[in-house]
Amino acid sequence: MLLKVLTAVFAGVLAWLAYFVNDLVSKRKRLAGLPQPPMTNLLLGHLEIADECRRVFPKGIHSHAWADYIREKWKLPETFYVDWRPFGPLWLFTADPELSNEFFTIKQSLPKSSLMTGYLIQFLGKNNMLSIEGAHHKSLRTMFNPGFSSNNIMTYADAIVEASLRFLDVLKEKAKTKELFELEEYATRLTIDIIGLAVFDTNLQAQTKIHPIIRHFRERVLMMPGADTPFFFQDVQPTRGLRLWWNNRKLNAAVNDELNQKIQRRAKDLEDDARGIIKPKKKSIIDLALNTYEKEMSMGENVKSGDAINRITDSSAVPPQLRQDLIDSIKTIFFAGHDTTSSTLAWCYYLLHRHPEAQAKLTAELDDSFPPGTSAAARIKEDPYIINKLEYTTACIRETLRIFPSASTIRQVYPSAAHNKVTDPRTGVELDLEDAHIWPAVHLINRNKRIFPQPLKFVPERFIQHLTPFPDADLFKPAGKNAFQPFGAGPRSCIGQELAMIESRIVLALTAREVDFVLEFPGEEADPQPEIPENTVVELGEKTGEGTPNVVEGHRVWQTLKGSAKPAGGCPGRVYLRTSA
Ligand code: HEM
Repeated sequence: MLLKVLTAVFAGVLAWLAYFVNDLVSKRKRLAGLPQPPMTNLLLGHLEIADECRRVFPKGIHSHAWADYIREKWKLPETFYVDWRPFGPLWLFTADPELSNEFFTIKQSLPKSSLMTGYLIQFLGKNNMLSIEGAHHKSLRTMFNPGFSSNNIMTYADAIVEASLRFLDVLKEKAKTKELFELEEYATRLTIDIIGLAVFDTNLQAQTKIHPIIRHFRERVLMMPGADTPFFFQDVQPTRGLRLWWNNRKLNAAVNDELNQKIQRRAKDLEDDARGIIKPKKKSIIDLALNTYEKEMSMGENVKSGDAINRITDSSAVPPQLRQDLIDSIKTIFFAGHDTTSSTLAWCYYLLHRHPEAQAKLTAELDDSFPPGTSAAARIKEDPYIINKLEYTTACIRETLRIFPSASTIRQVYPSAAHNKVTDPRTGVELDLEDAHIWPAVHLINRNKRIFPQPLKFVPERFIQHLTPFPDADLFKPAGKNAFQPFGAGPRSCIGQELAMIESRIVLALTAREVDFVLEFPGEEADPQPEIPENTVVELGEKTGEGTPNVVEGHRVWQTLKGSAKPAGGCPGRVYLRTSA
């Protein structure tokens, strides 16, 4: 009897295996002739390539860096497949922003990939703006858009100036003590301060203490599956679910607490308004989101025109669905907004030190707008729009975002979709989207030489048409329209991009002339400046077999994925006062 059962089980397993292998091989055959690196074994797919990338790149590097290596090494066109099934996804990478804009993100905006949404829902909750789709996303976006408008963010310029000055004090203190520290950590505290001001109109004092929201968030990041391990089986932890659940309770409670305090302050403001007490125009993102919500409700079916808008003046009056939307949105805004901007700032200081010629031009521009002996802080408070005139400073930030992008989107065609094929207008090849996770990786697009010649070089002028050394680049042609998209593109583009750019400009305007950040990893020589290679194939190919490499694209500090793409090691170093400061 036992033998019969075992034989039946064995036969079942064999039949399943045969079906599985046959299905996998026929799926791979369907992609035959489409652009992809060579596949020596239909069963293994491109796993050999994953193994090569794992060996040649430093451990923990963000896998978006692999895509450009693969494209260069196998001389692939701008859009290509990499098949890691069954241990990973079938990728469709594209370095072509036009194709992406047409079919994936702007003209047609495909749903987010389950690879992203699975992670984000676990991390931020099911109502998070980054992963929800359809009407729910539209209504959240409508609710939050007013708070993120450029005009509204500008009303926060004085508070951003104050936060930046506190950050400058921190850096000056570090310069005094000559301490070796992680720049990203302090830049993150600054950006949290700024988000707290914009979202709640409150000073979270993140630069001097750890707010509970941030403490729980940090614990949560560490509990999440390591996004730097491309295959699920590399990071299995049986108690993770329970720990995440417990942490979520604490995180939600901390967010809820701030939200309730904000609603009480808002109730007082509404009361003052009603009594005609004039206040400054500043409105927090939550104020404006609630205004939009109340307005929409006042236009509901059962409401007669002329009825007064029903205001939420007590936290107990927040409907449960609205509360959940607000909590998950606040978590999303904190998550999406703090370390993306802080990493960008950290890299910008690092790159400016490595490129004294760029630093000199930036200093000249700042001296011009804020002559030495005058107070840049006072001038920005008086006329915040002055920072929009900082052309070179803006170009430095954009060039930093080009070389070290912090985020990008991944899309997917669901099995129910009517169309799962698109023709690549550049090559005429019909691309099969079924099963594919479509990754218009910003990192890859930003290394497309047609648009960004000499892509590994830091050349801020490339973004200024009258100064660019690459006037023939596609960036300035119709083909390059919307080619630079560090904030994504289309209806799912970054809601916080104005805030990110405005705060980065203000922070640099107030600090870049004062301090010089020099990269230094503990126990290593300070200020490593490896040669910038032509590409990673040249750079890493030469190093294969010499132990773990620790330099990528000529940078000792490379990108690792911890929620977003962050500087490995936290961008450690020391800060020095500039001689003129
Ligand atoms: C340098 C800084 C930043 C970069 C590079 C960046 C990048 C991005 C990118 C690429 C996306 C699209 C993601 C996708 O399609 O899956 C995105 C979405 C988003 N970002 Fe940012 N971001 C930055 C700063 C901010 C800030 C400061 C905030 C808010 C305070 C923010 C909030 C969001 C939100 C809520 C979304 C989701 C929008 C939606 O799906 O409707 N980001 N960001």
